[in-house]
Amino acid sequence: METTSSIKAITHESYLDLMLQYAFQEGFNFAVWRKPKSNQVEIIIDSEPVLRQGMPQLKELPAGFIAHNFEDGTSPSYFFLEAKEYYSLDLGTPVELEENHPFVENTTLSKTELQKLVREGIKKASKGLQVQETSKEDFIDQVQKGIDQINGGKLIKVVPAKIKKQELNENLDLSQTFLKLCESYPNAFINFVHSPAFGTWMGASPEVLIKTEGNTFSTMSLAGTQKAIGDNPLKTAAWTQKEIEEQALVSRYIVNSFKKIRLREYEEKGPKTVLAGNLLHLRSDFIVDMETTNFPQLGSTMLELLHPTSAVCGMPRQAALDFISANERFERTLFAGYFGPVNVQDATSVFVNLRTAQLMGDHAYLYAGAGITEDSIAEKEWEETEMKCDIIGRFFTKENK
Ligand SMILES: C=C(O[C@H]1C=CC=C(C(=O)O)[C@@H]1O)C(=O)O
Repeated sequence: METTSSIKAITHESYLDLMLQYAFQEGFNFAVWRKPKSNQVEIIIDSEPVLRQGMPQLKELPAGFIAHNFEDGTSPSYFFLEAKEYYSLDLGTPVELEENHPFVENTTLSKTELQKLVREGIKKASKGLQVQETSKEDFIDQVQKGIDQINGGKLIKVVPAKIKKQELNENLDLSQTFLKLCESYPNAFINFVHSPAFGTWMGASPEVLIKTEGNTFSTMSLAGTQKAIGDNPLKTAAWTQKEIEEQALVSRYIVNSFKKIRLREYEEKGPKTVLAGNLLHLRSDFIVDMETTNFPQLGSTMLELLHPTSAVCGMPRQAALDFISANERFERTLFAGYFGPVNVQDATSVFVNLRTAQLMGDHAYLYAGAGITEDSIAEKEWEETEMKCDIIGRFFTKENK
């Protein structure tokens, strides 16, 4: 006799609620994301520990989600959630859930019960983690030191960062927040990741580190920031020499990486003005045909050469890294690291983890950095990091705007 399971139509929010209930009740790791300009929310759930040793070889990895800290510890390692379970959800059509779907538990929790479960799960995953807000004085002092070192010839560019602590709305609904981020930032990589190994993060990244799809490889240089003002900011924005130079340095860094591996055939488009939330940046795109250039492993090679780019670290890279570890009073962990789906639906999209919040206990910790060049003004750089924090922070406030 044929058995058919009945199908229930539910909202996208209810689907994400069921997923959260499933993952937090079972104590699983998960990554939920929506790629830029896409209508698909994708989900990976993995029940295993996720820390792997060595450098990631993207082509050899199974389908999954990679997450790499800004800096390696004593030896190279990365987090990898294998796609033991993979689901996708089209935001343009209603969801139909079969009765025997893994997310369908015997008892569906009420919103209040779910929020309690999620809060407890997040608290547990951040146990032992200590994160402290950066004071304005500290940040300004760092920027000033950066400018001094640039003037002294030790550095060309450096990207100091800060942490801003913000109380979470006690009724914060993370399914709703994720969907609101998708709606508000169509050009961003919307992400929500959770594991006892790295905690809980939610964000809207504007920056691709590397992307491979079929034989096409691409990367971008993104830098320079100003507030989007007026009716048509993409057309009317004017850039100063400081910002043009700041972005050109990132492009030069990418071109130098191509040179290191003797890759001469690439297409460079831009720079053009792009919108990320209510901020504008300058962006150039670099595209390579991996087949005609005979670089089938270009994704892994460039990951190693590019990270951390001068959009999040500085130039020269080692001197900027040394500056950051000597002057920044916190570990960046996943902030300004890279993360994204690998070999999922035959594509790999790795983003820089920017415009992000680490959720811990009753607070969100917002991370933001600013590119410093010789023409920087410390107070302005502080304001820039405030605007960057607000892109994600305003979704977690008491009012949950
Ligand atoms: C370091 C960040 O942004 C980078 C990406 C775009 C523009 C940037 C800037 O104008 O400084 C940064 O290089 C951040 O958002 O925390």
